[in-house]
Amino acid sequence: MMRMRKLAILGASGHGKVVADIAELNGYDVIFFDDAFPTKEKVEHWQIIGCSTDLLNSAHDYEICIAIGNNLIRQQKQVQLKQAGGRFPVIAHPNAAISRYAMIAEGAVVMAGATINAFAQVKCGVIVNTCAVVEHDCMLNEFCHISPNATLAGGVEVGKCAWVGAGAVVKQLVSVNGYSVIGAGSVVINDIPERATAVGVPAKIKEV
Ligand SMILES: CC(=O)SCCNC(=O)CCNC(=O)[C@H](O)C(C)(C)COP(=O)(O)OP(=O)(O)OC[C@H]1O[C@@H](n2cnc3c(N)ncnc32)[C@H](O)[C@@H]1OP(=O)(O)O
Repeated sequence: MMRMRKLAILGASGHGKVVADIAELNGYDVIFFDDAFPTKEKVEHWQIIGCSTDLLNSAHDYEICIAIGNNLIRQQKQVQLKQAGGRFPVIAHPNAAISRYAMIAEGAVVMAGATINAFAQVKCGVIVNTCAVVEHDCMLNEFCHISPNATLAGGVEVGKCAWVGAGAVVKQLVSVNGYSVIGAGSVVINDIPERATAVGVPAKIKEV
């Protein structure tokens, strides 16, 4: 009998549950780690078997996915666990449409219905959430998050740890720079500087 691969998911959140579902569809046996352990020992029917320190001490034993929505924390945990010997597969829903010419790096997750078109590059730890569209030649830098139903037109660049909100649209060739946030439903037609929050149609920088 073929042995199932074990995926350790760090973060027993809603996002973690979606990752678990997709991992199982890809043939993984799933277990969770969360810092609420031992107070919390289960998420739905899945077992939580330790906290992030426990995972750090057993990083060699599993393939790992960091299911933490906060981009900075996801980055910090992935870097730590990688130094401890962790391996981070790409977790992609079977119903995501990923071009054979797209590049997807370790630790990235791609949810159901997402499209990643030819020559897009998705760097490590990126989340391409449900039904997001990442058009040709986009560049998604490390640990950014493209929320459900967001649309990035051709050649868009999203900076490290940036967050594009649900249903937002980014015009072709525009850059959303590192650590910035695009509000849900916004339409971005000009470059957004680092660490800015932009909301509305068209998106304007907002002090929040
Ligand atoms: C599977 C998943 O669930 S993935 C998660 C998907 N979630 C999202 O996409 C959410 C994205 N987040 C947002 O859109 C948030 O509203 C943010 C980050 C832009 C701002 O959040 P906060 O910092 O809490 O700001 P807050 O709610 O206080 O609003 C500040 C101002 O911005 C406005 N604003 C906030 N979000 C938006 C938006 N998306 N579009 C237009 N205006 C907005 C508010 O009306 C308010 O305006 P005012 O100062 O004139 O009253």
